[in-house]
Amino acid sequence: MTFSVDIQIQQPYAGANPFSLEARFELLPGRCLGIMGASGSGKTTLLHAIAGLVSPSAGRIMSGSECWFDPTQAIQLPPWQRPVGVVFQEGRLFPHLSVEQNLRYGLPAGATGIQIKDVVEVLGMHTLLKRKPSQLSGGEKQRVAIGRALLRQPAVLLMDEPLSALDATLKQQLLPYIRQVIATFEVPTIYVSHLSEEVAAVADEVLTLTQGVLRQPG
Ligand SMILES: Nc1ncnc2c1ncn2[C@@H]1O[C@H](COP(=O)(O)OP(=O)(O)OP(=O)(O)O)[C@@H](O)[C@H]1O
Repeated sequence: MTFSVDIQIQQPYAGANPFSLEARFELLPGRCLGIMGASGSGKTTLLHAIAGLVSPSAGRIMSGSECWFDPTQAIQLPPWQRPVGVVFQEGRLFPHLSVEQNLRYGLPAGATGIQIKDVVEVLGMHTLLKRKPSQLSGGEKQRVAIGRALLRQPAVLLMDEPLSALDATLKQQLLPYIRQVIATFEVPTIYVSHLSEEVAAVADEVLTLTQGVLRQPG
């Protein structure tokens, strides 16, 4: 299913400095779009608009034939109706739950797609399942966070600087897992980072948000 975004966002934060952006791109299953841009250029705002946390002023967001946002048809799905998997800088795991319980938390009842055993396999988490987040390294926490995001059965996976809290060695260890996840589960993925080497290692295509515009050529 193609995931497509063609939106304008104007003044999303009431009372804040003037800020607007426009973004247009299409993303196929199993493909990863890297998004770069200076600090404050709007990368996170764009991800929030896709997740339904920020409201664009115009345009359209489509997941296959399903419309998530189109004000001309009065369509604006709330965040909880958008199947989006999100991975942040810090894993944001529930500290009182084990790894396995954290993973289960993401899994909708009766889900027939991606299963816990699949993400445990691809992300190499067999030995981690009984541990609490406090007993994990930063890289292990991020693997669990990626697994939990996948178990939501997302139509799109949003990764916002997922490696930036890790040191160089851990980054290098995690990158192959991320590539493997995208190849195995074929979820269209948007990967935000300000490091060009990191984006180049993961993404099939890289776009830069410059002066409020992010546009795929053609
Ligand atoms: N909650 C908010 N309230 C007011 N202004 C905000 C809010 N969040 C972001 N902004 C402003 O909107 C603009 C875009 O911010 P955004 O976080 O999307 O940029 P970014 O490219 O992700 O930055 P960074 O790389 O530093 O994370 C910035 O000018 C920022 O100051």
